[in-house]
Amino acid sequence: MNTFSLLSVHALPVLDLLQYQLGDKDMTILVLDAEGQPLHVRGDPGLASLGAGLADTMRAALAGEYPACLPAPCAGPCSPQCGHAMSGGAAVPIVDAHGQLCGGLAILGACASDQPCMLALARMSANMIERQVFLASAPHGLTLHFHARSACIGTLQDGLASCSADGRAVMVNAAGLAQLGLPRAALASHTFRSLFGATLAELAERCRSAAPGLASLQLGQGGTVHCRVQFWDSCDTMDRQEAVVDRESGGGQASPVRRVRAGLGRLPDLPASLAATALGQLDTGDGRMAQVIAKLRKVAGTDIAVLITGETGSGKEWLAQAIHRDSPRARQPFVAINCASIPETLIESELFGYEEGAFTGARRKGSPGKIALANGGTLFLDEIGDMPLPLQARLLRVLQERQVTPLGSGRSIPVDIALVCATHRNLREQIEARTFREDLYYRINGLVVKLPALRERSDLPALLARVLADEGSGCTVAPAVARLLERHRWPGNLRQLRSVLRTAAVMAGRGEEIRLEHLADDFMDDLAPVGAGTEAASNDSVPALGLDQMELQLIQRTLAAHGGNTSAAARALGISRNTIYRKLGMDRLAAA
Ligand SMILES: Nc1ncnc2c1ncn2[C@@H]1O[C@H](COP(=O)(O)OP(=O)(O)OP(=O)(O)O)[C@@H](O)[C@H]1O
Repeated sequence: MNTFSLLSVHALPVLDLLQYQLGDKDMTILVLDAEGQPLHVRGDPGLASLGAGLADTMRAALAGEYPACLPAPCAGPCSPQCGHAMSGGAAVPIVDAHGQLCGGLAILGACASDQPCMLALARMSANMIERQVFLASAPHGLTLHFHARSACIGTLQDGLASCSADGRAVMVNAAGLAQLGLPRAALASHTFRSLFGATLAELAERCRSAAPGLASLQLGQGGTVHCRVQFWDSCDTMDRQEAVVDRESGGGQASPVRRVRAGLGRLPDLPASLAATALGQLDTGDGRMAQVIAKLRKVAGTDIAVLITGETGSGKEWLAQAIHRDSPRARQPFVAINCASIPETLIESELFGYEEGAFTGARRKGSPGKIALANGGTLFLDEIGDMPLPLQARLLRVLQERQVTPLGSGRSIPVDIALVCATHRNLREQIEARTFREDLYYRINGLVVKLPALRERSDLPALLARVLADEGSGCTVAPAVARLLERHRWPGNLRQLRSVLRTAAVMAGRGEEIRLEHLADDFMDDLAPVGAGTEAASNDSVPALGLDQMELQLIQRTLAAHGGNTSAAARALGISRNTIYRKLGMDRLAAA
């Protein structure tokens, strides 16, 4: 899900709270995007047009020119009793997980005497939204809530840090940076360990053996903080499951870190470079991709449902986001649901919503459900092939009738959505096996596009440049490494490519060339069997000396015995990994 959609979705509950706090005060609340376009308006819709003029105020506020007070939308005494002029309100910026302006929140129509209070309310609300956007954008590893005082954990004051499963890419929110005493720019040169003085495995271990709930960490910069740890279990930004690491949840011998999807990450959103003509930006020179994009352009703005197929990590969600961004619905929400990651028991209420008290544990005010949240915009159903059969029938009804009935409600809500679905499964086979409804299939497959796997694409050099540019590392790839990457099978596709490059860029250092030694060990291990096979084949045609052959065979057998893990094989043979690569010709492969 992109930042725009995240902001739109996560602002809603905060808006409810703010409206409740303002009570019967006659004020208007605006949630704006970074250009000042209104995403949500509570109060006088006529004031929504003021949003555009507030974008500069938000930028100025972000540059440190607080307080950001606004000129009044209407002049005159606010009430005969008060006599104060209606002199304004408060507008504050909202930043994304990287500290970039992504929107703003404005309270308009305040009486002059209320202004300080409005500013405080606006700031607190913006802070709540920012935290939700941060958590929803967190990379695929773990998220820490930390503070020097344990009582502050779980409040708006605690610092948030999130990092990739290998602990190398770290994101920290403003409150966290203040506690670490670091400027945002310094983050790029840190790993989880250098910031928090422990590796992820050590942290997991410490959490298991510490008192339930909180662990403590010695900061790399000095000082101690208490922390609570969250792990990602699913890859859907909206459906993460929290697991407080403690004795209970640590569960047996399995390290919680192992539950993190190792090495493969999901970017929080489409980078700014893809924002303008999003579909065009995905066309980086591969013929098959160009055809996909040309087809999608033809259906842009129509009601034709799009079904995207392709291997995991091949960019299905990014493509769905791009379809949305290039559609007339771009300013409306993009709501993504991963049908595979929501427990079957929750998927119905998540999708269709529920009425107050519809079931035990239902939120007091009920929930509109994600289909209704997508109203006016695009609903992206990822892994549609994993949707349980009974729910397929309900979804079909929604798509036919264009209205949704929340659980426990007799009231239907009309919905106007563009539908994009994705799957890595073969839905026709599923229809044969009676695990997918044929009638639903024909509803969702208005246009079917297949994304090529990364190993089939001819534009790897352009993708390398694009990903490194997006990552902002200023790194380049040495020709030998580029050749090696061209030969890899990339089971994790673009997601794996990004993860490999992100780690390698940190290893190489800002602005440096990525060389072989900067690639992660586990990635090199994955490469080894391919290289071994290639070399073995070439050895058939170029007879080697007997001793060399025996050595080669020994290495290959040891590698096979260790499941292709070069580090383990090197340990068993008492030689270095580099020697293995050299003997197997991996170094020549890279230099070829
Ligand atoms: N065109 C692209 N250019 C560069 N990187 C991309 C591109 N498309 C996707 N990626 C990278 O790959 C990651 C995975 O993309 P995405 O989530 O769209 O894949 P997916 O096919 O939906 O995966 P899954 O099937 O596992 O849900 C993204 O977070 C991003 O890092």
